[in-house]
Amino acid sequence: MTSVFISFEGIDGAGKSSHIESLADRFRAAGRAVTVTREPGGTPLAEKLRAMALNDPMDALTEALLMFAARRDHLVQVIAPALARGDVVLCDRFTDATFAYQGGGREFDWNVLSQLEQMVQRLDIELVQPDMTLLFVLDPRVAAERLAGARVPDKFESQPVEFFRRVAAGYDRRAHQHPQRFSRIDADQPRLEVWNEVVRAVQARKWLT
Ligand SMILES: Nc1ncnc2c1ncn2[C@@H]1O[C@H](COP(=O)(O)OP(=O)(O)OP(=O)(O)O)[C@@H](O)[C@H]1O
Ligand SMILES: Cc1cn([C@H]2C[C@H](O)[C@@H](COP(=O)(O)O)O2)c(=O)[nH]c1=O
Repeated sequence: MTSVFISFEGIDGAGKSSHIESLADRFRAAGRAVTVTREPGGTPLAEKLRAMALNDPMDALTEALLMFAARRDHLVQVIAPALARGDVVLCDRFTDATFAYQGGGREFDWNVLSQLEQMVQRLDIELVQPDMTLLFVLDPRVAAERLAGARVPDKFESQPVEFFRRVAAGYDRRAHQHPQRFSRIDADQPRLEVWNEVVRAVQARKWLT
């Protein structure tokens, strides 16, 4: 079977996580082997790097380097082997999050991030990228309301709405740079309608009927 690599992106609280397991179940019901994973994280080493990046104060370059170090380990240990097996890989965030959060939110140099992307995601001669990125779009104020009281906020979730406006602008910039890869999901709808949009986006690529 041909592998499929789908990433899920959006500002914190946009509602993407609720749909990843449901999509995994749809693919499994269609007979596909599915690897569900997340970034930063997905391997023991990358989960340790996640704990530092999400909790410890640090400058933007340090943060970006931790994200890319975690990504390299995750790519080599989990994503590349799963794609080689022909799995469907569903990943809760990938490199677009680095451009959005460190590039947009932290206003770190976009060109340096592009250089790191080229270095970290190259395996043999191929640059590994998702086949499709589902971008959950929600106003940062609504996302903050949804998150309020839902869980103890980490370093990113504690940022002000202005930070998330820059993150959203970072995602928009990435989506303009990769229009074929991105599918925008209107996350400001009841959960079932968001889910229906997710399924339609995947069906449009002919990966599900
Ligand atoms: N369509 C929806 N309408 C209202 N509330 C929602 C909707 N989808 C999710 N939520 C709620 O919003 C909160 C955030 O959802 P969720 O954790 O799925 O977001 P997320 O995008 O994965 O966030 P993060 O990236 O920070 O983990 C949760 O409390 C969830 O129950
Ligand atoms: C991959 C990646 C993630 N982040 C941020 C985005 C979120 O605030 C957290 C991850 O938490 P989630 O509940 O699992 O979504 O990390 C980032 O800043 N840069 C990245 O590359």
